[in-house]
Amino acid sequence: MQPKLKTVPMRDWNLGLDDFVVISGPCSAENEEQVLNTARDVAKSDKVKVLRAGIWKPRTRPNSFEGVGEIGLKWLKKAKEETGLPIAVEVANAQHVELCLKYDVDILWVGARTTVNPFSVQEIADALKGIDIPVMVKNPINPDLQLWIGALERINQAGITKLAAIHRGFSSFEKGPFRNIPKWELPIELMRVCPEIEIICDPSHIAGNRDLIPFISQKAIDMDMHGLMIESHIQPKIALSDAKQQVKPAQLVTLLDELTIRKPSSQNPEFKSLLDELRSEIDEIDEGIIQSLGTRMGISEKIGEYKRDNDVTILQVNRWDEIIRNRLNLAKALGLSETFMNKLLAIIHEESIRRQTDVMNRELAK
Ligand SMILES: O=C(O)C(=O)C[C@]1(C(=O)O)C=C[C@@H](O)C=C1
Repeated sequence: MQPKLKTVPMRDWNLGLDDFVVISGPCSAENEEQVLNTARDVAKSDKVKVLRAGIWKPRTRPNSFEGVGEIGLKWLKKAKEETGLPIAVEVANAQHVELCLKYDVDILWVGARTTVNPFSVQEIADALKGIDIPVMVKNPINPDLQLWIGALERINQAGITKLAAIHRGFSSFEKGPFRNIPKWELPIELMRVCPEIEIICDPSHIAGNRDLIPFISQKAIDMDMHGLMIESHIQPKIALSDAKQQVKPAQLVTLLDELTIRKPSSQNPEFKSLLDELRSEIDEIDEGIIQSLGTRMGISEKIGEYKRDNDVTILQVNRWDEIIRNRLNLAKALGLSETFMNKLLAIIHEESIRRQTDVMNRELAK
């Protein structure tokens, strides 16, 4: 079922936001001075439009810093009054929503550990009924697009139309350069099935370390995302949570200045006609690829019939190994990446095996 969300773009949230929004501030509010000083410094960049801070922190293990609670909202309110920046806070239950409303929080967000639980999301949605406040929903920690869409739908069905999504990456056992693997294909698919939802990227949580933040931020822009949420702290080294991924406000300013802002299209007629030409070439090539794949699968079925009639196994590992080595050599000569080619060959083989399994089963059913 194609989801249908009724949303208002961020530029119409009456918070002075544009089509591209930068949100910044500490991972956690720790004390009044830290909140105010960070807010003052990030406000110096005219690119930062919203101040964020964690008030309640969901932590993996008990006995670690779990946020300062209600008092942090007082500090944030003060920072808002002083800098004029709207404030954004994560909520995980109905009581959090109630307290945020009491302190005039401007934007709420649902965190990744909450999005995974429909009971919690529904509790938040119920607490929001009849209230006009913008809400952002982070992706669930596991790469489950339906769960992400489901959470957006629950909030939307409570009457919240000032709605956006946040891409913060996905938890994985694999050790790689990222704290949370980006899996860009998920937000891309969200854009495809819910074009009405704007997506902000959270490079801090994807990276897990400040050095990778510029790279991910640029990638998010190139993926046509609508903003960035980047954690900043006046003294990241002594931060009580996520010390490695926070940047100093001054670093944030440089980072933002160095990003190339790109737009989804261009009015340049030369660009447009060249793009049309190249796109029609791609259309033709894709048609050829699909036709060849259709022919290949037909041959695979025929092989399946011979195998069936001669009681031969579907999987022929030696032949498959020979194909991989041979195709990878060709791909390399053509400048195609090994990872791409391995993935492509694997899904072709999988489909070929599925088709031959069907052929075998058809015979069994007779
Ligand atoms: O060569 C075969 O025996 C096939 O069935 C074809 C094919 C393929 O799709 O290329 C499929 C399954 C085998 O594991 C090896 C190769």
